[in-house]
Amino acid sequence: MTIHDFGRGPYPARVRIALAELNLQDKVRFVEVDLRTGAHKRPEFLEKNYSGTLPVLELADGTYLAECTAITEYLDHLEGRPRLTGVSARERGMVHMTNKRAEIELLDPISVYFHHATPGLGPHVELYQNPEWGERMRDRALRGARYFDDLLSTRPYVAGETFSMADITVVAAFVFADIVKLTIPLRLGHLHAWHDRMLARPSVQGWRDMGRSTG
Ligand SMILES: N[C@@H](CCC(=O)N[C@@H](CS(=O)(=O)O)C(=O)NCC(=O)O)C(=O)O
Repeated sequence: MTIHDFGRGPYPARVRIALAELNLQDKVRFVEVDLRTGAHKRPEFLEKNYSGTLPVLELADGTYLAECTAITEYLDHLEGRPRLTGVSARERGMVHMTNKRAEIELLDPISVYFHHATPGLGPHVELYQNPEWGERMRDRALRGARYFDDLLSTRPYVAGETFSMADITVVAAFVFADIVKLTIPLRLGHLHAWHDRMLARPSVQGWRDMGRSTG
């Protein structure tokens, strides 16, 4: 399998962490797509992913899978025993609800803030910016952080009793928050305690180095 990604990106981090959690990192090779040049918006890349975003998983049969959640679902079911997306119907429902909420209430708003209220990837990529909208999304992300802090006051992981794809998505939100220098308020003690536990996971410690040739 081939992963087209930007090695330091928050969304690519979601798939890289999932690969490490599933011990699949040796089954993939990485092809770097430099967002800063706008390569992801050129026709030859849009053929891989209509949405022009990273990462994209390319299968041996030529199939292109985009969208971090879809890629994680695929990887999690490769060996027939899912560990990141839930097993029972209830677990799967909880993981997907929490993962989607992590996207729409936290990670995606931070991304919108990056693209609209900061220089983002530069004027050659950010063809339209609305700083007010970006600021509103930053505020939405801060409300989302409070939501997850409250959630984590009653459970060890965001979707329940076990680590899941949804935790990975919230970790990616912290990665993006760091990039845009958005402070997650320290008073959100449950969220920060959870994040400290996530940072202790080898998959979270090592995602940036994945795919780097050791030779
Ligand atoms: N919904 C998509 C979003 C992916 C996404 O936004 N990826 C970023 C990569 S990174 O910023 O996290 O490195 C991107 O392609 N951004 C480029 C752009 O939006 O122009 C997913 O879940 O895969």
